[in-house]
Amino acid sequence: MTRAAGLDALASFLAGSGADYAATRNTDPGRDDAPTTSCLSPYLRRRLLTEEEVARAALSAFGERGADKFVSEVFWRTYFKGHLETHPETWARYRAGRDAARARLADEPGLRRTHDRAVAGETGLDGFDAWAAQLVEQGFLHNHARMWFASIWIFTLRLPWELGAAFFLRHLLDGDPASNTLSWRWVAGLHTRGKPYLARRDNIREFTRGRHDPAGLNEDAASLAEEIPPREVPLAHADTAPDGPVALLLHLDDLAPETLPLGNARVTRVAGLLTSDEEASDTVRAADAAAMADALARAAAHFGCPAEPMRDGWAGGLPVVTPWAPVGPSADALPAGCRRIRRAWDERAWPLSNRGYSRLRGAIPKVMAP
Ligand SMILES: Cc1cc2nc3c(=O)[nH]c(=O)nc-3n(C[C@H](O)[C@H](O)[C@H](O)COP(=O)(O)OP(=O)(O)OC[C@H]3O[C@@H](n4cnc5c(N)ncnc54)[C@H](O)[C@@H]3O)c2cc1C
Repeated sequence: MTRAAGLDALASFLAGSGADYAATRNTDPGRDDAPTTSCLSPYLRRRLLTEEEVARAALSAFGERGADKFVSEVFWRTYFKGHLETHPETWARYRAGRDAARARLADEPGLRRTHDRAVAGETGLDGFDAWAAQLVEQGFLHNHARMWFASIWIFTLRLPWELGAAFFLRHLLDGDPASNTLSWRWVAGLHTRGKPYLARRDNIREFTRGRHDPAGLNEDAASLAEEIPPREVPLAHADTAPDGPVALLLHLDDLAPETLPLGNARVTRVAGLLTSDEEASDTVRAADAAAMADALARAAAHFGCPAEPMRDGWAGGLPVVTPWAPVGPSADALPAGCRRIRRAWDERAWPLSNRGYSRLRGAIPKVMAP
């Protein structure tokens, strides 16, 4: 998990499936066939690649019309980030709901059996079991498979959505508090209230090229509901980097130190704060550690200064600057007193992400303006 590997993946996508992205992206080719999508999400999740650079690369490869769908999908990631920043309660509620659902598992043997079969891929539901296995083995699922899986989990197996979101977060190499939590809520009909996503047998058959044809799906379920949606809060203000020497603290939400808006700050030392999700699998932790090691090596070369894992006293009394850490484990672990700087991309897009996606979608040219 390095920036170089991410750039290779981007180059393959631009030279290959990228040209047909709009037409083929909904097809899940399965684990053994060539992907129909970019598979860049593990790099974007850690900002080994930035949203801005992949969107601009697609624009220059395919032009405005040819890149439109891909750029719009990249902006879904930006949107979910901004939405969680303006509705942080969603993350707290998810975690409380997950813990409450786990308590139910202990008390309700039927629910526990269904849950255990679901995560072991032993439900007997065609497709679902293969996706559960693929998730655990590869740490990745195609977007459509994620939608089908989540929908079947919620509406056919009638399992608490928070447990499914936790299962994803444990194993996905791109596991992300915003995209994961809000996508599960979207499938459940909680994000776009009253509009659930229902997995349909014929749709699965078509977009898996006939590999899966599951019988017995609940295709007529009602949305989940909550009395009060998570509260909106104003987007917190970012800091600017001070002029002169600073210490730069990197974390897993932004590992592209070369392009941070540092103004006239001069980075003289760098440290890495490695905080994986508390429930992440060993595979995800290893990817996190490799990504951090790569970023520290690049930062040392770029700034010409030492770059090491964070330890006590590393900053030597200098002001500590850090890329903005959105809601999640890095933000929770940041030491007090850091100056948190935000990229122009987020600064422009997040204030437009507090409601539905269409507002941000319409503002994409503005966000991308040089
Ligand atoms: C239930 C569920 C859970 C999900 N959990 C996560 C998660 O934890 N982390 C995560 O990064 N994505 C998540 N997604 C979104 C999406 O499935 C993945 O981003 C996408 O499949 C990654 O594959 P790709 O890089 O080939 O995407 P591409 O289709 O090539 O898209 C390019 C990039 O755009 C962004 N993107 C594309 N589709 C979406 C989308 N629907 N929502 C948000 N961003 C998108 C991703 O950063 C992606 O890498 C989830 C979707 C669902 C339905």
